[in-house]
Amino acid sequence: MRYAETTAVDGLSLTVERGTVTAVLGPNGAGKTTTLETCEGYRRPQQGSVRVLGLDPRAQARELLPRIGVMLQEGGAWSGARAPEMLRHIASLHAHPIDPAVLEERLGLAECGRTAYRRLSGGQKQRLSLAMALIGRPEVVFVDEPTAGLDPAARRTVWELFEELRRDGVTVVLTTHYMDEAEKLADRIHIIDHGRLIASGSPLELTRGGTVSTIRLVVTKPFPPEAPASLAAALGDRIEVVLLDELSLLVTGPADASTLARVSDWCERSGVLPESLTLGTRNLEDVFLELTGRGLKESA
Ligand SMILES: Nc1ncnc2c1ncn2[C@@H]1O[C@H](COP(=O)(O)OP(=O)(O)OP(=O)(O)O)[C@@H](O)[C@H]1O
Repeated sequence: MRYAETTAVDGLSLTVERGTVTAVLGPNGAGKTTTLETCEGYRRPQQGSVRVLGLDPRAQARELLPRIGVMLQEGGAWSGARAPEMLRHIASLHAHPIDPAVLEERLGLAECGRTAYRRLSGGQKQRLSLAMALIGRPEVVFVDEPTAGLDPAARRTVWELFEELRRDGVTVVLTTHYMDEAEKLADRIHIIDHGRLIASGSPLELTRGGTVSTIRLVVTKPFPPEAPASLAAALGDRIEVVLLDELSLLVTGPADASTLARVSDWCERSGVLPESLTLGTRNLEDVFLELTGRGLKESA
């Protein structure tokens, strides 16, 4: 998929199994939304093909649309409509919708009953959008950053909803910038960057089950450019040093007391003042940063 000079999706090939939750991760501009929009039938692939439930999302849209639910990154409701009106309208377009009152209750939409869509808070819009995607009892739901901007309680509710959908055999494809969300919800994660697939696996496979020990060094002033190479040289062959962002480094390998002492020595010799030096295991965020080479702060 190209937009003028930009190649947004570039030979991406992936399959999602029915009844699973799949998370598509990637830095800003990686091509996640374009990929989802192609699956939803909003965009026609310029090359390659896409099938959803065995159907072509554009040529067979009439058959496919009643069977999928879509939550866009933004928009999707009339600006003057109130949440209950919007939800009832979408329900009326489906053959066997969920009772709108049930979703209103679950997603806390009753509180915005009298407010026009354009005046809803960001989190209320998100919750309405999700309710609209689910109301038709879809077999597959595509949700683009479903919990962006939600408060912690609303986020938890959305997670519970996705877990219920999976139990009911619904296929969920979501994008997110929250690594804990992907780790908790997804059966399978696909990491994409520059429109290409760079890693796939279950959260356990990608993090190797949390068995890779690490030392995380966080500083208050940006590292000098030579810091990763200099620290790697000080620690020897079996240890890998990755710059996660300008203020944090991840040391992977036998992260024991001796390595910790050598990192600390290196800090002293290099005039680096650690804000924290923590032993742990490699999590999904570390894997993401290592693979994409871009800090989450930049990406989120
Ligand atoms: N309608 C458009 N016209 C021109 N360029 C576009 C358009 N939509 C997306 N792009 C470009 O295509 C690339 C992929 O964008 P896309 O929205 O698919 O990324 P994303 O991974 O969803 O990003 P984000 O995490 O920021 O939502 C980006 O470089 C973006 O600027």
